[in-house]
Amino acid sequence: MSLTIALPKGRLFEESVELLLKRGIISKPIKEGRKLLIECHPFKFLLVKPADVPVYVENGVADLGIAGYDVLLEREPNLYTLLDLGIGFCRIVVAGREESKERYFKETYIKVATKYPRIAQSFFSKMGIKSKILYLSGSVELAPTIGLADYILDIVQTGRTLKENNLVIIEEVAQSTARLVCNKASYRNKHKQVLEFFNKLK
Ligand SMILES: Nc1ncnc2c1ncn2[C@@H]1O[C@H](COP(=O)(O)OP(=O)(O)OP(=O)(O)O)[C@@H](O)[C@H]1O
Ligand SMILES: O=P(O)(O)OC[C@H]1O[C@H](OP(=O)(O)OP(=O)(O)O)[C@H](O)[C@@H]1O
Repeated sequence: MSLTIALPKGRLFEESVELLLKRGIISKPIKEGRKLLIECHPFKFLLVKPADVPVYVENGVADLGIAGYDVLLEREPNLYTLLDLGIGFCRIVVAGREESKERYFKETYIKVATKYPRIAQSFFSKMGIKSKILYLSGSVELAPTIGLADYILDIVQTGRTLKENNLVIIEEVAQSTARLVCNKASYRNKHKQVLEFFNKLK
């Protein structure tokens, strides 16, 4: 029985392929192009949007997948997380303009722009802060500058995007790395293959 694996296109793709090569799971590189289903015996790789990896795995069209912890926190999919792969490190933070930094800790109601509405909702409700969450699918750092929101909740890696938009980190929400995730039925039905894959990657 072969395994189908959902790989995130974009930022995590190269690091994921490098890891698979380094651990001897594949013997030649997979290229990110327009071909979205790549057969590489005994594996089939699906090249998908990073945020969609859990959808493929949860629904069983992929047995395994590589997904950022940020995506797993946001989607809370019904699957197993088998391994922290230690790649794709970034931080999920609340950021804002320097002059809002002090005010933030006294706020009782804030407007927050984010690509992660569920993480934001749950974070601010735990902090006891009432929030209006504005969902954006990108360029989130623009929001405080133009007055769409007071703060943002987003990912920071190098800090360059924040800096170039005159924003500073106010608070860290979580740290994120990529994880190996597994469909629950595949974990039972293809246990031997899944375990073999897991042992090579670990
Ligand atoms: N600087 C970073 N910005 C965003 N994600 C990062 C960064 N560094 C690591 N990551 C990780 O890489 C994953 C994929 O990021 P990527 O930017 O490729 O996808 P995306 O934000 O869904 O982009 P798009 O919507 O353009 O496909 C994230 O979910 C996160 O886990
Ligand atoms: O700290 P940095 O290294 O600057 O990286 C952080 C930026 O990268 C991501 O955006 P992405 O490049 O995915 O673009 P987007 O705004 O279209 O989501 C993230 O949402 C930040 O905007």
